[in-house]
Amino acid sequence: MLTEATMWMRRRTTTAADWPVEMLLEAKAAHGDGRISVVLPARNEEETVGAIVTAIRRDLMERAPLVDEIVVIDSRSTDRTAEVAAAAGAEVVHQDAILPELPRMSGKGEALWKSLAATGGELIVFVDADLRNFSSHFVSGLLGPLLTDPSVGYVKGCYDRPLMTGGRRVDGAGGRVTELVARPLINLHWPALAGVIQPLGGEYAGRRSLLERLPFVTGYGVELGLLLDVFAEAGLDAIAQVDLGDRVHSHQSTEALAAMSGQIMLTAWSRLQRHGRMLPLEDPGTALAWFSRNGSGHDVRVNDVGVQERPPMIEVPGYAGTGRSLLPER
Ligand SMILES: O=c1ccn([C@@H]2O[C@H](COP(=O)(O)OP(=O)(O)O[C@H]3O[C@H](CO)[C@@H](O)[C@H](O)[C@H]3O)[C@@H](O)[C@H]2O)c(=O)[nH]1
Ligand SMILES: O=C(O)[C@H](O)COP(=O)(O)O
Repeated sequence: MLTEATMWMRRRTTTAADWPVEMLLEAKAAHGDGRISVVLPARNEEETVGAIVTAIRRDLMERAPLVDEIVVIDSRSTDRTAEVAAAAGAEVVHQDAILPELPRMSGKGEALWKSLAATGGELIVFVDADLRNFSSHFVSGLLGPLLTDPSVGYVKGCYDRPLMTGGRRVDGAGGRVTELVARPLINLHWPALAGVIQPLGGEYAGRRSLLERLPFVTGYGVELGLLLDVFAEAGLDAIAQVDLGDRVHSHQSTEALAAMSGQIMLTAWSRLQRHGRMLPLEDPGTALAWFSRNGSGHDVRVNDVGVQERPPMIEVPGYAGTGRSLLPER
């Protein structure tokens, strides 16, 4: 592999076991007890969100005062996600209740961007709400490099990703968009980032002071956009990764993953252009056709995979380094 990426991996990769909670409590106290927020974006995750919130509350709030708040951003769920998360002890905020005066946008990236305006932590940890094997070392592991090294601004989790299919576990077969789209794009265009093992992983953490200066792609391009923008804004060494072991999540349909791939490609395209790595002759299309067999012919459904984006939160009027003041009365 490429030298810069290999050297970065050696310098900046640790494992969750390197960061025992007692060590992190000491580091947190030594740095003036800056607050820590955990954010779960959740759209119809009633099956899994409760266990994740319970584990974080029990291990990292009650047994050890590492985390200061857990906020579930309810991303227009139509199931009991909000009730289950609240019963487990999270603060639940509906995506549309945050900055309600802004035009509505959809997607995971929108939920994450809005979370900056609904939390008070100086460090923010994002965790997907569909994890089926969550353990609190996901959160403590991601906090390790941030609490102990001021030059680190952004920490990605990495893990093994099995594919669960028909009740069977196929090791190494999960993360299909990651392996077939995102990592090839990164290797070809941003080789310095080739050592980031899970660029699309939903478990990562960052300093508010960095995240609030970055635009957020509103859909599934958010992870790639943030990674590329952190790299452009803060440099390779501001990024670290922590091995969290094994990650099992709910798989989406192939059609949904195709749409996700379209968003990932358009996000890469936008950064190639913005960061001066490509001079486009024309804009890319945003329509993705999906075919399904119908008798002797095919039905076609067209998905719009165009990406929208929110500006850096620091530019939003009323935001003053913490989002709490922007929330409606609770
Ligand atoms: O409109 C949405 C869609 C999703 N989610 C939540 O976001 C998380 C991840 O979404 P999911 O649909 O499960 O994505 P994955 O298929 O798991 O996709 C992977 O790849 C995506 C693209 O980088 C990342 O956003 C994901 O975190 C990563 O797990 C889950 O908690 C969802 O409930 C929202 O909050 N709002
Ligand atoms: O991160 C990814 O590549 C997508 O979420 C797809 O993951 P899966 O192949 O494990 O469903």
